Amino acid sequence: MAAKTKAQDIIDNNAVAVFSKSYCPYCKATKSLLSEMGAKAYILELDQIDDGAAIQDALEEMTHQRSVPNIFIDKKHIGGNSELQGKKSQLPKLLQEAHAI
Ligand SMILES: N[C@@H](CCC(=O)N[C@@H](CS)C(=O)NCC(=O)O)C(=O)O
Repeated sequence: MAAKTKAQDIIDNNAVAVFSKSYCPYCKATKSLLSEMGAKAYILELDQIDDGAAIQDALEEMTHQRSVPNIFIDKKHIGGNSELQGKKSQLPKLLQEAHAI
């Protein structure tokens, strides 16, 4: 599957999608926050898959964001870890509406 199609498919079929890298501290903070909130999230570790670089390129094209984590809730682009942490107070509502909790 082409990288862009694969990324879009993951975004479309998961309440929360996080494109991550396993060693990235910002990604760890995002995964911890989502886990603390009890959110069901699809996590793709781009450094652990063959097409990770192609997916990162596709995400950049789609969101104008190259960094990870690249986070989507209810198919909407949230941004990176800073943006997610900045939305902490709105997260329970956002996650409920997305049926992630
Ligand atoms: N402000 C960003 C910082 C994210 C960041 O710097 N991520 C690094 C990895 S730790 C990154 O994407 N580096 C470029 C790359 O891995 O291609 C956030 O809060 O998500």
